[in-house]
Amino acid sequence: MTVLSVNVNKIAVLRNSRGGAEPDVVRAARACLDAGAHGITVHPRPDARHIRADDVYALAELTRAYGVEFNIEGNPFAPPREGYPGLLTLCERTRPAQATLVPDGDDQLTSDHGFDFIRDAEPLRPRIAELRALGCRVSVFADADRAGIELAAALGADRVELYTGPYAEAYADGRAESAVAAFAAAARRAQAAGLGVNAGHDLSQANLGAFLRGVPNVLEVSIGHALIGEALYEGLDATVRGYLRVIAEAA
Ligand SMILES: CC(=O)[C@@H](O)[C@H](O)COP(=O)(O)O
Ligand SMILES: NCC(=O)COP(=O)(O)O
Repeated sequence: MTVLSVNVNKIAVLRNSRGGAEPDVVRAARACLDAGAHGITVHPRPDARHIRADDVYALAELTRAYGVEFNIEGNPFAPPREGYPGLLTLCERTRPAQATLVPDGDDQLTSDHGFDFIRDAEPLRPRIAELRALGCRVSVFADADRAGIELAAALGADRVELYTGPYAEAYADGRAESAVAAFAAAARRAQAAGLGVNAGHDLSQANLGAFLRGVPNVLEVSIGHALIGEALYEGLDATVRGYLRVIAEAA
């Protein structure tokens, strides 16, 4: 069954908009875990616009106490700066179960593409090895429509995370069927190379079921933006349970 990791970035966005400590990221994460979420994801950005290093440390403790997966996402090439020690240092300090490498830049509003495993191979290889030596499973963000997804295996990655932004757009435009077919083909190519397959970005209660029914053996979905938005209406507990129902019904 697919694992649900809740991305709590958006709770930090709300908190940071006024300074102070509310809403409390750790309390929100605890509510998600109490509702049955299997893990917590964060994607701290170098500009600290939402999740900050101290949130990462606190959530590492929480997930350890619950015995669930902690997934830290980020660009392994972004240099440290004031308030952001860098992805590898965060992973060294907190030893998350999974590190997800994403090629995001400072100028990006959000993640909007995966790695080019042909161009990025040589710089990625040592970063992946370092993270694996820390005991992290390593997943790398990947576009379904780009050639070479299977090369991530030769770089030492354990998994790919399929960037599902284009799927979410296709679903909204009534083109879900052809989009799912393309993602399913990419997943099969990755799996044939020995990679596990995760998925994330703009997944929602509306579009998740069709994705999971069409794409084989998705091990994990990380969901934040839509989930936190839906929770404004329904509450975190009911919303997380809603996602878990969608996942169970698609299995
Ligand atoms: C890799 C990915 O798709 C998510 O981490 C997404 O980028 C969320 O990050 P933001 O909350 O900063 O948009
Ligand atoms: N890896 C994807 C993620 O963590 C959440 O993305 P989104 O649901 O906030 O778009």
